[in-house]
Amino acid sequence: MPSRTAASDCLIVIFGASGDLTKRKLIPALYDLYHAKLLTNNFAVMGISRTSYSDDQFRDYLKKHAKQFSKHFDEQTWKEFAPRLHYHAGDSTKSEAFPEIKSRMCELAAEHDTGDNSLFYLSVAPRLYDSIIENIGRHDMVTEGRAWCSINREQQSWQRIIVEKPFGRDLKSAAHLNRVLGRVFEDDSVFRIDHYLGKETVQNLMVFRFANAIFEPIWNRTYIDHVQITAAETVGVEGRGGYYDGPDGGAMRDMIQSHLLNVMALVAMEPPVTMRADHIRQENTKVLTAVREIRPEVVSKAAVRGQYVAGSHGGKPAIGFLEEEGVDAGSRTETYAALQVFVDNWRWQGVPFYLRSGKRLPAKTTEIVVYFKPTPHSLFRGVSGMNDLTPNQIVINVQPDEGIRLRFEGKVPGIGMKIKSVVMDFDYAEQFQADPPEAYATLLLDAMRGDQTLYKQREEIEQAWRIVQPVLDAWEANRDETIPTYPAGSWGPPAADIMLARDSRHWRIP
Ligand SMILES: NC(=O)C1=CN([C@@H]2O[C@H](COP(=O)(O)OP(=O)(O)OC[C@H]3O[C@@H](n4cnc5c(N)ncnc54)[C@H](OP(=O)(O)O)[C@@H]3O)[C@@H](O)[C@H]2O)C=CC1
Ligand SMILES: O=C1O[C@H](COP(=O)(O)O)[C@@H](O)[C@H](O)[C@H]1O
Repeated sequence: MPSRTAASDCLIVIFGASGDLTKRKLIPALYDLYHAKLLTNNFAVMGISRTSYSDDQFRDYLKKHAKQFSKHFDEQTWKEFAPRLHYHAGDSTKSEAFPEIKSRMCELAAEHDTGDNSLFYLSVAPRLYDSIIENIGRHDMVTEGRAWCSINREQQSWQRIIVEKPFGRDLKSAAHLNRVLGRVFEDDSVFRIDHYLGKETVQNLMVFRFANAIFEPIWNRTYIDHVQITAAETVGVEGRGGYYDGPDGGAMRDMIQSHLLNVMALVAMEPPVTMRADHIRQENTKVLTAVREIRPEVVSKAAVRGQYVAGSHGGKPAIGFLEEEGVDAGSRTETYAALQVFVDNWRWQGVPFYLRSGKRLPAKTTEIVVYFKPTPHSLFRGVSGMNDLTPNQIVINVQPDEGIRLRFEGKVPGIGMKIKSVVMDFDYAEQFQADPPEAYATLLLDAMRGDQTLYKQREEIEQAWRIVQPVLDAWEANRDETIPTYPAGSWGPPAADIMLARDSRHWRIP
């Protein structure tokens, strides 16, 4: 697990600098790192996109958003931070643009004394990835050790790349992207981001499991009945209708293939040999590789999709997905997906993992719920006033209200025997008197430090696609079928409840 030491000197080159991710996440995260004194003095950002901005216009535009998206914004710190932000207008899919990009990078490297270390960030639509990566390679910008801006320093230089999700749109395109990256970058310079892995409580999962002696002995098929992982959002597609309704969108690709399977891997992994990135990533890959193939004949039982129709949100009417801007009037894109998977290994044989994610659900919450098996024998059955005992649960709240809650049975005070479920509560904010850092700040710092622990390995990504591919294929083959719907503000389509009811289980209402 990375300790949060300062970043190395470097120039961060963001392709897609005028876009949504840059203004809402990347720059506020870099500002937060600067504010926390976790960046060196020798760092700078060069933003690239086609929109025309001067450096000053770019800084003013980003400042507005940093005020909104950073919890630590203050004028004085921004004043010191802003001169490190630069902008270059150009079309990075065109090879002709690169000699200028390269010479501007060298000027900035000299001005801010960053050496030849460069961190490229692909914050553009995935269809642009190939040409940008090829241009970086073609223009000899990855030298791994050799100085390419002729800045003579004692230390070896590095060039790394962060690739945003979605990482491909299926198994074939993910493998293709891995090959394109492999032609230009060594694998230890490729940082495939999944911002869920930068969330504090997701990282705390490993500490919870492997820094405590009491949980690991019961973390297996003997004691655990099933696991539920939910990422519920109240928002709809928020101006991203074009992307979400396009070839890379839909809840199965957008959330389950990436975030939820990665979180599941951390819940199910074996203890790694050490906390080194390669050891942790090996164990994650093993879990995903052990996930049972979802054969075409079981897709209808193991997977559920749905699309929101008009309903309500926060007491106000909310439009349906088909009325959202950028969404095709006859779209079959799923805004909700649920999946049942089994991990075929000794620890987890027969234990279902249920994953679900949806937009326009009643609450914004991400949680992992571990349901334990009932006691082998109930001493209390038949005692007057007693219902069945509720099996124990561990609820890991990833966001918001980060924390861990253990639910167990307790005696209600008073004469006679009455039993009720009670909760033992670890609340992150209360315990540590601190807000967890933003995931992008953690992940950007790790990339600058060269720590890949919280980034995905190529095999993990390809395995995650292998798992969902039969479902995507079946849904694609049945494109003409009407997609089940759910009203905005409800917990998804009835089929999702039926999926669990078939196994005599039900979703936890967060
Ligand atoms: N926004 C989010 O919350 C999240 C986004 N992502 C991923 O991050 C990436 C970026 O997303 P987002 O910021 O939302 O997308 P946007 O559409 O908001 O931004 C895309 C950026 O790409 C630039 N661009 C487009 N064509 C070119 C070109 N030929 N040369 C140079 N720049 C170009 C655009 O600027 P211009 O038109 O000025 O050239 C713009 O800056 C995507 O892969 C997305 O899937 C992942 C998770 C969350
Ligand atoms: O990657 C994505 O994640 C967000 C949800 O992220 P969170 O940190 O707010 O839980 C989701 O809205 C978006 O569609 C998806 O692309």
